[in-house]
Amino acid sequence: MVSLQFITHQTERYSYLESARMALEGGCKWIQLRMKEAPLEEVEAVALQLKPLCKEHEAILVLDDHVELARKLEVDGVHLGKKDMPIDQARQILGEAFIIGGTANTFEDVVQHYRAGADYLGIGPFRFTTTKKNLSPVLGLEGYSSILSQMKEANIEIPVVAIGGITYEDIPAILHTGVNGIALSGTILGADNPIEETRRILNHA
Ligand SMILES: Cc1ncc(COP(=O)(O)OP(=O)(O)O)c(N)n1
Ligand SMILES: Cc1ncsc1CCOP(=O)(O)O
Ligand SMILES: [Mg+2]
Repeated sequence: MVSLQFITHQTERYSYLESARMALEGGCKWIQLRMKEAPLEEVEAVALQLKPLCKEHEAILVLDDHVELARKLEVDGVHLGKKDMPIDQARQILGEAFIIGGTANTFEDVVQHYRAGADYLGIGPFRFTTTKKNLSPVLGLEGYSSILSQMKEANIEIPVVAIGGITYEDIPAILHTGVNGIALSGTILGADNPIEETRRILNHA
């Protein structure tokens, strides 16, 4: 089964919570609550509803950006990028029991997050996507192959998920570069039936 992290998103059809609920119903075991433009109280309100749902489905819940809220609500972890709290600082606050993910676009980012004690990396974007503003340079398959081979050479072992504009058809080639999993939003939410699409992705050879 493909290791899949679903990134929540609000669309014309679905709320953040509904988006996560569909991914969970489709069998996804790892949800990232990402509510980019929302005030903290709103993130908290959705997280409070999502936490028991994730528990029911035996799924991991990480929050995008919000370290203090993750601690307060005792979710499983956080995902942090360049503009967020540094990973070593988040580790001080959260301790070892929380999962901390970091965003990387270059091998230098990987080294930095690895040294800071990240548990996994979201490396991307694979290609252009409208789900995130101010995208870093697109990596394509070559970008992943290059970063992963540099990691191997440097003996850096840390799980990697690929992210950004990934479609169902891209999955085999992306996994072939050596990444451990994928993070998706638009390809699931844009499908006619997001629950079925999640199932289809998870059962990808
Ligand atoms: C799995 C994963 N990878 C990368 C990101 C991007 O995080 P960040 O760079 O902090 O950008 P925002 O998501 O906060 O806009 C992610 N969220 N998840
Ligand atoms: C959060 C994030 N970080 C890099 S691309 C991206 C969005 C991923 O969503 P999609 O699968 O819709 O491109
Ligand atoms: Mg962030």
